[in-house]
Amino acid sequence: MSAEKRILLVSACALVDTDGRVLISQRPEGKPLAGLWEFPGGKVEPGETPEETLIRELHEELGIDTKVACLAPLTFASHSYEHFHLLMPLFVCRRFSGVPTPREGQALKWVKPNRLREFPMPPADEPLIPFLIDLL
Ligand SMILES: Nc1nc2c([nH]c(=O)n2[C@H]2C[C@H](O)[C@@H](COP(=O)(O)OP(=O)(O)OP(=O)(O)O)O2)c(=O)[nH]1
Repeated sequence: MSAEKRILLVSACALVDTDGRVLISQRPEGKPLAGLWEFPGGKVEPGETPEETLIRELHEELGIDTKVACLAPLTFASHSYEHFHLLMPLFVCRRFSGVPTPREGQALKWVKPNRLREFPMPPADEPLIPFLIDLL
């Protein structure tokens, strides 16, 4: 029964550049959902707020730094996968220091929101795209 699935809290971020493009990252081989394009982020660890998770993950995955005041909540994904139910707040971040660089072997792309559908994304992400199109 779906009620027995645990909720997995993952925090994700749409980094936006000065041309209104959003950064997506390709999940590496060997991971679940490999090859799909996603928003940078990761699981919220015990004791972390979703904002703290993003600050940590953006540094670890992309080598950039930001702060809580630069993370604006936009919307969230709520999606049932086979073994868990994903709850994923999506923040928007326009202010960060450093140049996003793949630190975990992942491919990165800056994409206009109205072109995001050209890149296969996890099913949880598809309903998020219209929010980015409206915003940007
Ligand atoms: N970061 C991120 N994760 C997403 C998105 N969409 C989506 O369904 N997910 C899922 C994939 C994973 O099941 C989970 C994120 O977990 P993660 O990236 O921290 O962990 P992972 O599966 O790569 O495994 P690990 O690194 O913890 O070992 O959320 C998205 O846009 N960004």
